[in-house]
Amino acid sequence: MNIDVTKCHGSGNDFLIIDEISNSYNFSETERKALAIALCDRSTQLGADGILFVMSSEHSDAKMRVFNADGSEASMCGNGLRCVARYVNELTGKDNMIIETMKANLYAKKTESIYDNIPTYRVEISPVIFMADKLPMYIGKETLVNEKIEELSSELNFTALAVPNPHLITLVSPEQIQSNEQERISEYVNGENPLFPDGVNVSFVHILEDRAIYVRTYERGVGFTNACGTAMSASSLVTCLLDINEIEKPIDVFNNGGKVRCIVHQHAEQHYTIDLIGNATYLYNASINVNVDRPQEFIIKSKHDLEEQELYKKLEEHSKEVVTKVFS
Ligand SMILES: N[C@@H](CCC[C@H](N)C(=O)O)C(=O)O
Repeated sequence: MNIDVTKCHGSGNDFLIIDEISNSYNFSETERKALAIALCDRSTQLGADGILFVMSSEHSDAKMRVFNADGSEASMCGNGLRCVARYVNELTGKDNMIIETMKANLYAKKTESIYDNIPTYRVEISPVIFMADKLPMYIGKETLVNEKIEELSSELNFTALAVPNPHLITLVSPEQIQSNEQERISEYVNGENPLFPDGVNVSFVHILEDRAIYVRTYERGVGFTNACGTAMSASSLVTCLLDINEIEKPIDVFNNGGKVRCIVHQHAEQHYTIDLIGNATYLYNASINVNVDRPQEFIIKSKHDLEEQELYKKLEEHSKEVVTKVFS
């Protein structure tokens, strides 16, 4: 069969969008998983951190399903939701949208550019859950805010939360980011282990200045990515919980692929949502021929590169300058 894909990224976290609204592909669940593993493989001519399936929704403007590069399905993806918001915005002409995700219907909006004229979208990250059993995380505590997990590290303090995909966040020094601690911990919690049976996204966060942080994330089902939208949102919230930043005030979040802006809202005690604001950049459109029983043998029939990455590179360079200063 022929499948059309659009390659896009949010802060260099890249995805293949497959539009199931305009095309009737009718994939089975096994096929979705196999497609994710085959098309996201970086040794092929495509390669990505995940696939975003854009589907019709009974009650929202569209539905997003996210598959990681290893074929696992995630309940949410922040950078991916911005890419889907752009796709749905251009498909329907609506600037304000509701996108159905696995666990919530989320607000998304086309918004003013975060840098130059880069296409920018604001998406809601919600619900935020602190109950350990919901991640799931089994460490003998109901919640974990800035505390040690001795099995992982005798030095670092962690906060665990789901937004609603699971995150483990720790505030660190530049030296700790440059060490191999993040990789060691991430590989442990994302392998066979008794603490996080479903794995967890692990972020190392460094405070740059007032309302500016740097976040690096090892993503469950992928590995290190340039950026993870839900992780940057969860990290911004953690800095507010720890009185480093304030709710309702924009926080610039630098990452290895660029920069986003997060605004944390508090609606009641323990009830938070986060706005994630950042680019949604298209790289190319391609048409591929795939036998869904052997998707790894896919052939690219046509590929049309788009120009907009040139503009995005300015934001990438600006972010690199800031990050290099801190880590050199
Ligand atoms: N890159 C995403 C998160 C994708 C899912 C994650 N790897 C998981 O399994 O929870 C983002 O931008 O949030």
